[in-house]
Amino acid sequence: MDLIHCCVRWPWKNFPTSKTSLFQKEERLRHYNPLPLTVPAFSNRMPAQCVFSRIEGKGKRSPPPPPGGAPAKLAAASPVASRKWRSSAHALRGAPRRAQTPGSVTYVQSNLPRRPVPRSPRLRPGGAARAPGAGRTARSHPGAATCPFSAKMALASGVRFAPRALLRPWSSPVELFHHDRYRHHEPPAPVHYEDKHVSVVKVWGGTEPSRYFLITARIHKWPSGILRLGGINGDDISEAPRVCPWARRWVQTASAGPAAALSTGAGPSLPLFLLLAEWVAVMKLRNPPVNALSLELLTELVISLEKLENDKTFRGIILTSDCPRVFCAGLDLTEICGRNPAHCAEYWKAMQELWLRMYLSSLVLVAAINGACPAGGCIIALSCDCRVLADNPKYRIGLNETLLGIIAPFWLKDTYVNTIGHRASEQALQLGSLFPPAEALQVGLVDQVVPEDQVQSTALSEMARWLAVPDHARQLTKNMMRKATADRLLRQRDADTQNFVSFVCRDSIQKSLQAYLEKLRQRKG
Ligand SMILES: CCCCCCCC/C=C\CC(=O)SCCNC(=O)CCNC(=O)[C@H](O)C(C)(C)COP(=O)(O)OP(=O)(O)OC[C@H]1O[C@@H](n2cnc3c(N)ncnc32)[C@H](O)[C@@H]1OP(=O)(O)O
Repeated sequence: MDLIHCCVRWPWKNFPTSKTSLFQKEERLRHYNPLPLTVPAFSNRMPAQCVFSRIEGKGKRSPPPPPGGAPAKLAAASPVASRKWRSSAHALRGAPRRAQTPGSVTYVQSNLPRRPVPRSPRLRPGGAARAPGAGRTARSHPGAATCPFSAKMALASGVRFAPRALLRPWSSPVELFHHDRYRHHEPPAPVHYEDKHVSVVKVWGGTEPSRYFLITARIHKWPSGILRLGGINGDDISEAPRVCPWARRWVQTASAGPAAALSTGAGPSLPLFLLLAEWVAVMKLRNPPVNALSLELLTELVISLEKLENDKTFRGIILTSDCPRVFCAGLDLTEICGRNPAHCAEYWKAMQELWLRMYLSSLVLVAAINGACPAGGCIIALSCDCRVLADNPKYRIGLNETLLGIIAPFWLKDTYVNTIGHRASEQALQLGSLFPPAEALQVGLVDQVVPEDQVQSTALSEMARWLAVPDHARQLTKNMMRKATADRLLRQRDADTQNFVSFVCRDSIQKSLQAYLEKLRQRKG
């Protein structure tokens, strides 16, 4: 990299200094982006430099100097410049590349030599002009091929969030404030993958306004009119609820025509809003005949969740079943019947892992329960944030462990109690109750009961409702509500595994599990 001339400089006033406020700033930008009001059109003024700073963890804003320190000449000429050189050079080449810890943020700002600003975009017939880089044409943005700050570089340097990393004043009159989820202005590539038992069959953009993500652009020189505002499909976004009020006003003004926009007096510094889609994965379980949680399925689920969680283009997952009439039959009894202790331990650890991942997931998880949902299946559903159950009396839900002669471990019990309360859990757990839809709704096990053909669409609407809440507030609240329960398992994970293994490997338990499986098989016949 030849980004030698670097300095740590934040042109934003009051740039946040603490890790928390950085995080908040990132989240604000993500949801409402109130920043443009305070951000000057700085790229017209800043020198040709690349500003690069790494901020990792609390109290570590100034990283230690790299070996060798700043050049003596620079140090003598200007202690301030020397200090800046040290920290930025360290960031660029001296700093060991550490794994990003939660909350650690790396900011990169590119402000490379400007190229001539092209003329204003052409007015389209009918008066509406389209900003370069806006909407559908984002991929073919004129700067896309020449942008010196590539997504690859961003990734290589561990960038997580890069406001202004993709400014292209040299090629466009529009500056984009960009979240790294939209690296290079490209809409996120739709994910559509199939593993053996888990398929992410659909990546939902939908038509719900909540899918939109607001990014802002600032127009350097007010062109003859940039009026075409839209999502990646060119949809009208002026009614999107997540557009903050002042942005909506602007959109409305701009939509009324250039004259109206200019008459507001805000002309040259008006922001342009681009809304890109947010994505929801519909994840289907497919382990016929009954989606029993085999070790393989558990492993695939954990991997898929991790994939989606790491892909910042996703904000939610709808979990549903690909098997008719069954959402999930719970533990695969063949994984714990007649197996050795080592296998049972491995299996139980996978079960713990899945529960922990789901229960603490930062994504919104909605269970679209389109079939029977006993025992472990119920736990999967309860680990989601919201449950929509199909209205079919055969689709019962609950923890029926006692009927098999086994006992729900404490974390399953806690999940139950957290959902339906202590007394209801006490009763239902002892009796091994499986609730039909109406009762499940009444007791609070599910949030909605709807006709079978409306389960998916209702799940989507629920998702939209959950996604309308700013992620950081929702995530922190979720964490606050669930952490204690999860921590309890995390503290006792090994003991819990040992307990499970010694319990299920008992002869008496093995016999009753065998008998239960036999009963299931005979029932079929
Ligand atoms: C310290 C103490 C630690 C103790 C730890 C305990 C941990 C507890 C945590 C979770 C517990 C569980 O999850 S145990 C599993 C409980 N599950 C059930 O009770 C569900 C049983 N299945 C059913 O009720 C029905 O199969 C169904 C309602 C889900 C679907 O009915 P349907 O009529 O559509 O299908 P069939 O019954 O004909 O079944 C088809 C086929 O699948 C086999 N099957 C069913 N369930 C399971 C299962 N859980 N594991 C393995 N196999 C299962 C069934 O035997 C049939 O097999 P065949 O085709 O071979 O006959």
